[in-house]
Amino acid sequence: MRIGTGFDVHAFGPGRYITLGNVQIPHDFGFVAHSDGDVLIHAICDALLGACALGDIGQHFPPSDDRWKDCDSVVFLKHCHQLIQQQGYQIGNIDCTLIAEQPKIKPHIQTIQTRLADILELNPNQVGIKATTTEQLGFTGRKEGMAAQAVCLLLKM
Ligand SMILES: Nc1ccn([C@@H]2O[C@H](COP(=O)(O)O)[C@@H](O)[C@H]2O)c(=O)n1
Ligand SMILES: C[C@@]1(CO)OP(=O)(O)OP(=O)(O)OC[C@H]1O
Repeated sequence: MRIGTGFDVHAFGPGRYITLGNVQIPHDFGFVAHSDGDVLIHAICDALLGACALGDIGQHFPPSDDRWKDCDSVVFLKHCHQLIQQQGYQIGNIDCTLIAEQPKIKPHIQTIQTRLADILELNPNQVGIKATTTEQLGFTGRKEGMAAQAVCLLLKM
């Protein structure tokens, strides 16, 4: 059994939607990022990699590499999933927290849960997605960006 944690932040910038867990959510801003900026998937990738001591997403997909420019973060997630399977592990469960004042995540949680479960070939009840504000404190409170935390438990296959 292995446990991993991941954390990521992206700033808001010009745009009309953000992508979270491969779901496009309408917003007054987009994410500033090299890839599609899917902060939730990036945190999950780091949790999976961390659980197997395989480094972090930036080591596997360097922002200096043009191949990952505007890349769909599902590419990163599938690769990280394959790596942990090659180490002999499967996902027991994932639990995530999105930290932002805006946009409201609750209406999209079920869609995100189902999408991530499909991508990772899990039951939706193995993918916890939660959201919280920081009570208007800090960069998330000032609506400058969003943070995501993820924890995963891996089980030996
Ligand atoms: N961006 C967000 C932040 C929070 N929520 C939901 O609002 C509820 C209350 O949040 P607190 O900051 O008071 O913990 C909570 O149930 C969150 O799910 C949201 O939808 N989007
Ligand atoms: C995902 C990568 C891909 O180049 O870039 P960004 O989209 O900027 O996201 P970040 O969370 O900074 O992770 C680093 C990179 O691996």
